[in-house]
Amino acid sequence: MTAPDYGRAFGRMRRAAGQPWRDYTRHAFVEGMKDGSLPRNAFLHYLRQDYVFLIHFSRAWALAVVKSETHAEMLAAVATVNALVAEEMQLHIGVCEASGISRDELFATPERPENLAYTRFVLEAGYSGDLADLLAALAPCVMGYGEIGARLVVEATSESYRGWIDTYAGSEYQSACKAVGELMDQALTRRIGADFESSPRWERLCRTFCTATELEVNFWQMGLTP
Ligand SMILES: Cc1ncc(CN)c(N)n1
Repeated sequence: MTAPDYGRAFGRMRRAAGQPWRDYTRHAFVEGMKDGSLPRNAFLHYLRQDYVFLIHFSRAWALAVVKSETHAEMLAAVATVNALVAEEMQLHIGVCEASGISRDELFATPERPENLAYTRFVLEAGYSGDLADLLAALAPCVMGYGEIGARLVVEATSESYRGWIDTYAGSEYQSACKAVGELMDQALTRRIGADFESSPRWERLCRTFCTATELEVNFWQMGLTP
């Protein structure tokens, strides 16, 4: 199955990331959701950590509003903050409530170091850089799950994790991935130039993207060790 098209900058950074991208999108945790072999307690542990992750990740997208230079950039960043807080986190709240974990318990989940390392890396990329640096750190999260969802909705052989798969394969999440891909292309063109892959900044942006990808791999691994 060919991966969805989320724009030029993302496609090039994904290719440059190489094996870590494959390790992320084909991790044992992902394959366990595909065939239903992932233990439920590992999934719930992951989901609780991911709720905490999304709180900090929403803050990083709010920073993208701060780092915007045009109204169009602000609109795209605001839409993503809203999609995270108003839509994606509802999956976590709903699944946890159905499993007897209250909202208060969910919110009070102690943060694992793998989680902390990832979100603070993304925030730091934004604090110390411009919107292009921040988007390079944000993109693996947004588009990686889009790619995983699009594959698993076709390949899953079990119904156990259908709710999770449908959230990321669904049209709302897929549209968000495309919108972020367009934002990346426009933000890089505006700040670096149309030929952004030839600029001296390109290698560093790819390194940021690759580090965020490796932190995604660590996050799945953390999910397997409740
Ligand atoms: C760790 C992680 N990475 C990505 C996503 C998808 N927004 C997420 N919910 N959590």
